[in-house]
Amino acid sequence: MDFTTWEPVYERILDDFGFDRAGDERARDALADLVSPFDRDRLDWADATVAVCGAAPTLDDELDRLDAPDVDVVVAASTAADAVRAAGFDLDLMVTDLDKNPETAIELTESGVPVAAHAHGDNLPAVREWVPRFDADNVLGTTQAAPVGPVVNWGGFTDGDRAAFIADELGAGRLVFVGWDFDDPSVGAMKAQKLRWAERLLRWLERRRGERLSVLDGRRDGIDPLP
Ligand SMILES: Nc1ncnc2c1ncn2[C@@H]1O[C@H](COP(=O)(O)OP(=O)(O)OP(=O)(O)O)[C@@H](O)[C@H]1O
Ligand SMILES: Nc1nc2c(c(=O)[nH]1)N=C(CO)CN2
Repeated sequence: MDFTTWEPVYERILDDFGFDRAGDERARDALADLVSPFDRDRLDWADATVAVCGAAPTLDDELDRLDAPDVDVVVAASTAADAVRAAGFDLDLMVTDLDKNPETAIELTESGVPVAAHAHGDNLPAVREWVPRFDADNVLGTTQAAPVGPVVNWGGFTDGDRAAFIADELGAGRLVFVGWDFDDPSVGAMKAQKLRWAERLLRWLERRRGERLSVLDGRRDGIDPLP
């Protein structure tokens, strides 16, 4: 997805949360100084079935779905990466805004697994603290503001939906979702609001892809559509 398509949606997100665009841009610029261009041809996911792992409490019980023979690529958002690895599955990409398990991201980059590290207005200290500790060859810098230099914006807001947008950008043929619960009663108000946006963004993504994402089955009528 290009920024022109993303920007009107981004503006609605900023408005809904009261986030400051200039803060996102400052964090993006700091990240741009710390990362190098990522060779996207390393992630040749054309026509692949990509499993996008979220960190809902249901994740552990669903991990056996990664054994399905048609799953070609496994992407994990934030702490989902730990559960996937603990269950013995290989990861192809971790997507994170560095707020929970940055040590996992260090280990992954050091072992050659790429990490999409996201900068936004509320994680600038984490960007400065952790990104320099990653193996620079294996970091894809991401922003939700306009892309600059080596930092890309392929769409997405929470780590999990951003993982799906990244897979889409890389040509994934099919997206399957493991460890997602939009109605998780254990989350606080801010996380619930973020999950509503994740759901909305995935609905937008499925319409653009012409795909029915089963994670949205039974929910579509209640989702406020994006353009
Ligand atoms: N019930 C759920 N609780 C938490 N995350 C969920 C849930 N369902 C899906 N997800 C997805 O899993 C991702 C990883 O969640 P986790 O709580 O580990 O990370 P996080 O760093 O707090 O995520 P974010 O910063 O994007 O809010 C979320 O970004 C979200 O997209
Ligand atoms: N400015 C800002 N941007 C974000 C934030 C956040 O808390 N602040 N959280 C995100 C996913 O949790 C993604 N983007």
